[in-house]
Amino acid sequence: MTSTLSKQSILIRTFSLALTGVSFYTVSTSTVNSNIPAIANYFGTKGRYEEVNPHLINDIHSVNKSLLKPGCTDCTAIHVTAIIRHGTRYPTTKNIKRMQRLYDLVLDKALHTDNWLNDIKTNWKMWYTDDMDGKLVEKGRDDHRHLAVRLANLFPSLMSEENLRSKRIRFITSSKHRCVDSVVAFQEGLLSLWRVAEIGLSHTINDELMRFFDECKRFVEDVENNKTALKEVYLFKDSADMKRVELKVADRLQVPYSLITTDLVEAAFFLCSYEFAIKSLNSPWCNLFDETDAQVLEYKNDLKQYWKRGYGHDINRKSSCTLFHDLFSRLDQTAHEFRFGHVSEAVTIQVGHAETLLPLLTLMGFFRDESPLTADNFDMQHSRTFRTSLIAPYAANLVFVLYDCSEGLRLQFLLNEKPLTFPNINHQAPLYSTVRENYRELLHGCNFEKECDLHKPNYNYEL
Ligand SMILES: O=P(O)(O)O[C@H]1[C@H](OP(=O)(O)O)[C@@H](OP(=O)(O)O)[C@H](O)[C@@H](O)[C@H]1OP(=O)(O)O
Repeated sequence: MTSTLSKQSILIRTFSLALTGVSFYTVSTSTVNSNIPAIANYFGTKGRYEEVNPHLINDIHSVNKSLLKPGCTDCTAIHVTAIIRHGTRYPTTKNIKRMQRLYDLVLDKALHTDNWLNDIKTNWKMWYTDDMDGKLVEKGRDDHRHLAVRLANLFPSLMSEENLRSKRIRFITSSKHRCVDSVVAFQEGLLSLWRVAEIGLSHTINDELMRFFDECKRFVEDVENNKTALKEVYLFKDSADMKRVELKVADRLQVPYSLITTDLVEAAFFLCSYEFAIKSLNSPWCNLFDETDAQVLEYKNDLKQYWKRGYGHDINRKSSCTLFHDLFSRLDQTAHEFRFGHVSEAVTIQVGHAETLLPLLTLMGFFRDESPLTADNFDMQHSRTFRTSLIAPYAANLVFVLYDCSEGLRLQFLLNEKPLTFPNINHQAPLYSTVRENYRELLHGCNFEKECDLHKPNYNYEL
């Protein structure tokens, strides 16, 4: 069922993001065998974590401690907050239904002249069922188990058995099953590392923090339930670029073009991504796309994320004010306690969604492109920084590390285990006071109640 091509030539793709305020964020992906679809770097929020950290393919526990050097002498990490997306999950019911429609169409209409198409028609079976609806899969549990082990290896003095036993590591999650199951898997990862059978670990469900988007009325009314909010996505679905992909897919399936819709094309792209993410298969569905097609579909997903969770609408980012304040009040608290010799919370693990991480990143000014992502500027957005394939795959994580250094407290930010500089600050781990100064306006404002209340005017905070 998997593609039978032998080892293929090394494909090296390097994405260099010249980001405003971001000094360095590069991902090199080396694909050395045919088990990885050639388009695996374009799956957006349905991407595998290993694609942003390809060294994990050979060693899932490997960490690069040298990346952590805050660039100053005598630094000791005193606190870590990690905000993590749940691990690999099943498709949502909406997309399973689309996949079923596509599969029925292929069985019914496609002429099987190519081997891979024959493979779909005779060997591949539709195994996704509606009840799977976004639930965490075993690979998703592993994503979190392995991430836990890597973070514990990166911060051994903080993520320690002793701190776990003495409840200095706190776990908070969204109420969604895939997030709760992820946090449990994360804890399993820690226990297995220390070979501890039972400590009686717990977690707190907090949707106000981790699913703030549901509770922000202005977001729900102006974006979530407002079709015009995603107008750029709909326009792109009708664009010439998308039509070209539809034509190519119809041609490859040998079905009349009139039977192919954007939703069906997307369903095929999702099938390729889910078979890979869940089962590590380079499925025959992947043959429907070349790299150019995948870039178009990646952009379509990025448009959705940009207008629903990113810079597209101001309320997207502001809906995360509570999470932003929660982070900084914990850092403040740690700074305060540290002065008196005892930090009560060494590590905070918070598990949520792509729609938790992206608004916060946006609020904090990361991945802001000069021009907005729109339906008609795909051609000029090839080197955009807002690229969810790189930012928010399954198990994506934002890690904030507070250090005690000889010059004072410093804060380092890691995205997906790689350092990223804060916008407007040219230092790997600036003084914590500098970071606070950078976010002064947000720290003194960014009031969830005011921003999300439909009857109050909202305010504009720019970095
Ligand atoms: O397109 P689907 O149905 O998969 O969209 C999901 C969201 O997935 P994403 O767009 O981020 O790939 C899902 O986010 P996740 O981080 O929990 O995976 C979100 O919670 C869910 O509600 C779906 O959003 P929808 O667009 O409202 O259907």
